[in-house]
Amino acid sequence: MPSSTDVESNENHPLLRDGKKQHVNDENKKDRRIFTVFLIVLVFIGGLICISIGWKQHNSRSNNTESPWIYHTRGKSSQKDEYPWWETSNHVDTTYTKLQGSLPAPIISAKDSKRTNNLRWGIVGLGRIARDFTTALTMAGANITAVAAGSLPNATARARHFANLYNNIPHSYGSYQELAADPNVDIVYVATINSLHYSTAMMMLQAGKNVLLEKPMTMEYTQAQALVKAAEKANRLLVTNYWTRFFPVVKYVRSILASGRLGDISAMRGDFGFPTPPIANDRYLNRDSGGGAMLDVGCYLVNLALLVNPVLPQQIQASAQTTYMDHQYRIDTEMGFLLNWDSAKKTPSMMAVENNNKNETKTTPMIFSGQASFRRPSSFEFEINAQHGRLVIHNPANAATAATVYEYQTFGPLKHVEEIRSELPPFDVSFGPEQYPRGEGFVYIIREIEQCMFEKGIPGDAKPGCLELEELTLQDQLLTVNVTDTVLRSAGYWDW
Ligand SMILES: NC(=O)C1=CN([C@@H]2O[C@H](COP(=O)(O)OP(=O)(O)OC[C@H]3O[C@@H](n4cnc5c(N)ncnc54)[C@H](OP(=O)(O)O)[C@@H]3O)[C@@H](O)[C@H]2O)C=CC1
Ligand SMILES: O=C1OC[C@@H](O)[C@H](O)[C@H]1O
Repeated sequence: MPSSTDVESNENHPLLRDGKKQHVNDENKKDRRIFTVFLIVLVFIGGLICISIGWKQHNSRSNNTESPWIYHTRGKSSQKDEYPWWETSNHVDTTYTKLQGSLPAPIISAKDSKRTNNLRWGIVGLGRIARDFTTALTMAGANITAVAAGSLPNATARARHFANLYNNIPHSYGSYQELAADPNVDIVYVATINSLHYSTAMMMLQAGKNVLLEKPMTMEYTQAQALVKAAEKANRLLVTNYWTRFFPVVKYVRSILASGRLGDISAMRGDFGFPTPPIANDRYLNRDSGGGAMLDVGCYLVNLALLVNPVLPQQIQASAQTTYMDHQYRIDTEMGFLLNWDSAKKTPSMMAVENNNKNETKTTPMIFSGQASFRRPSSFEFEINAQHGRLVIHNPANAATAATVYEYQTFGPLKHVEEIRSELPPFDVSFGPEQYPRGEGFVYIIREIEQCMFEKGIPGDAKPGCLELEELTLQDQLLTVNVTDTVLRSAGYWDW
C-alpha cells in the first residue's frame, strides 16, 4: 500500500487526483459553513445593537415632551430662540454670571471725609439728557457747583429753575461763557445738541475746564482732532460720553474677548433704532441741530465695533435714505453701513491692545454690518461672531445689563452658554421722571471719572492728573469720529 506520503507525492495518479479533489471540496464546504455562521452571528449582534440604540432613543424622546427648540441646562431647561441648526446635544452646560453694579456706584463722594480732592461739576445745555445726567450725578453723591443754559430762549430763568430743582446748585448762568469763567468748576458736562458740541467743548477746554462731552463727540473728524489738540495743549481731560463702555456687562464682555476664549472674531452686527417723534425741528430730524440716525445711534455701533477691534477699518461703505412718514428730510432716517478690516494689512489685535502690548500684530479679517434707524423699532442688540462661538449684548446694547455667550465645539454642537447679568441702581425720580431709558446707568462713567480724578488728581490742580480714561482713550474717541464721519460721507450726508 502506498503510504500517505507517497499519495501526496504522486499527484499524477488518476485515482489519487480524484481523491485530492474530493478532499479540497470538503475543505471549501467547511470554510463556507464557518463563514456563513460568522455572518449570521455578526448580523445578529448588529441587530441587537441597533434595537438597543433605538430603544434608548425612543425612551429619551418619550421622556422629553418639549419641542426640539428647547435645550436642557443642568437642572434647568429653558426656551431659546437662538438655536443652532446643527444642534443635536440635549446637554448644554450653562453658567449664570451676576455682576456687581446693582448698588448705587460707590464713588468717592465730595462728602466723604477720606476724599482728598473735590471734583466740582458744571453742566451746560439744560435739555432732556442734562436732567437724567444730573440725577445720576446726585445719585452718585457728586458735587455739582454750577449750571448754564445759553442757546435757547429764557436761558437765565431756565438755568435758575434747573439749579433749584437739584437741591439748589450754588451757581446758575444764562450763558456758557459765564460758566466757563467760574473758578468753582473743574469739569463740565456738555449736553448741547450735536451741532454745538464742538464750539461748546472748545470754549470749556480753552477756559481750562476738564470736559465730559455728549456723544457723538463732533459732527466731523477734523473738529474732533482740533478738540483733542486743545485738550492736550491745556492738559485737561476730554471724554465723550460713550457711557456704554463703562457698564459692568460691557467691561466683562471685553474681558471675555481679551481672554481669547471665543477665538478669532470674524463678524459683528448691530441694529440700533426707534421711530423718532415726527417733529421737524426736534434735534433728531433737524439738519442744523446735527440730526440723523447715524449721529444719534449709529455712532454707538461704531464705538462698540471699535471696542472689539480698535483699529481703523480698511474699507467703509454706507448707504442711506432720508424719508420718514412720507416727508423728506436732510438727514439719514435709515442708514446701512459696512466696516471691513481686511486681512491685507497687519493691525494690532484686540488681545494686543488689551495686554498693552502694542507691538504684537495679528491679522484678523473682520466685518461689521450696522443699521441705524429713525423709522422703526430695532433689536438694539450687538452681536459678535467668532471661531468658537458668539456673544450677544442684549437690548439696549448702548446701556447693557445683559449679555449671552454661546460656545460651540469646532464644527460641532453648542457646548456652553453663559448668561451675564447686572442690575442698575433704581433711578431717583424725586427730581422728576427719566427722559431717556436707563439714565441711571450714567453712574458708571461718573464713578470712573471720579475715581480717576481721585487717584491721579484733577488736571489743573495736579500735574498731569487724570487725562484719560482707560476704557475710552483719546485714540478710541478719535477713531469713533473718524469712522462715523467716513460713514456719513460715504452715504452722502454733506450733499443732502
Ligand atoms: N449718552 C446718552 O445716552 C444720550 C446722549 N444724548 C446726547 O445729548 C445731546 C443732547 O440731547 P437732548 O438733551 O435730547 O437735546 P435737547 O433737544 O433737549 O437739547 C439740549 C440743549 O441743546 C440746546 N438746544 C436745543 N435745541 C436747540 C436749537 N434748536 N438750537 C440751539 N440750541 C439748542 C439747548 O441748550 P440750552 O439749554 O443751553 O439753551 C438745549 O437745552 C445730544 O448730543 C445727544 O446725542 C441724548 C440722549 C441720550
Ligand atoms: O444717546 C442716545 O441714546 C438713547 C437714544 O434714545 C437717544 O436718542 C440717543 O441720543
